[in-house]
Amino acid sequence: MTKINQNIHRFGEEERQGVYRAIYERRDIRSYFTPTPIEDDVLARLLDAAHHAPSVGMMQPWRFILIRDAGVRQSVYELFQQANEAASSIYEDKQKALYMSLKLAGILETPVNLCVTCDITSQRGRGLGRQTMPETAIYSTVCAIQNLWLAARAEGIGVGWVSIFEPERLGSLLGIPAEMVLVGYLCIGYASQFDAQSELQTRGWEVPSQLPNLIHFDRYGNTDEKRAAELLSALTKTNGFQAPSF
Ligand SMILES: Cc1cc2c(cc1C)N(C[C@H](O)[C@H](O)[C@H](O)COP(=O)(O)O)c1[nH]c(=O)[nH]c(=O)c1N2
Repeated sequence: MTKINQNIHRFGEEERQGVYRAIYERRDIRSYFTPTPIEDDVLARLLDAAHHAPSVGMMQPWRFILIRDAGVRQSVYELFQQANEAASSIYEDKQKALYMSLKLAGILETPVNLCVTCDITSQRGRGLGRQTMPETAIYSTVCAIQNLWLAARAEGIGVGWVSIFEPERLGSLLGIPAEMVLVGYLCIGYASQFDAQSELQTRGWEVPSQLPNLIHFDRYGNTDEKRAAELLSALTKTNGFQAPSF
């Protein structure tokens, strides 16, 4: 019997660690943007990384609106402020004060904003994989965003995803046709710092959940913290990179 070398397609050690490093050290950046312009070749790499995402039936439904114009960004910022004011109204007392003190967008500070939309009307892929789950078009677009986010981290560029908008108002401001889905609004710029943990954790807004509690064995509901912890105990050994504790 021929013995298959299971490591034959594995990346070299440094490359492999680079992939995990991008994953673990990616952050949602809000406070650390610098105004340094992003060179066209770097921006091209980020967009092309997004364009290499998996997509249902090879639909590639992502459409990008690249926004650099200061006037457009100012109008977007005003929509954010209005939505953020409304969002804060569900919180009270200390929680409201904390919410109001959070920095939740870098629309004006970043040299590039990118609105990522999904053309759910596209016939590309001829419906493969989408007949019972049409929402997979949107999932594909999110995969593109994640690709861009990780590539940006490798380039030293921060990305902040802003979803505090009334989508219809943002859509009409940016001329997005009604049949398209607005998926994400990204603020993109070189970052002066990438923290070891999420800013929301540092600011006391939320704590990360523990992976062992999120693994179900064979059927939903069948969690087994001990078994999951055992499985994950090899984590640092196998990826060769010191993962954060969640
Ligand atoms: C779909 C979606 C939408 C948003 C976000 C993310 C995603 C995936 N995040 C960023 C979010 O707060 C952040 O990812 C978590 O706090 C975890 O932090 P790190 O990304 O690990 O730094 C985010 N952050 C923010 O400041 N304002 C926002 O409107 C949003 N919206």
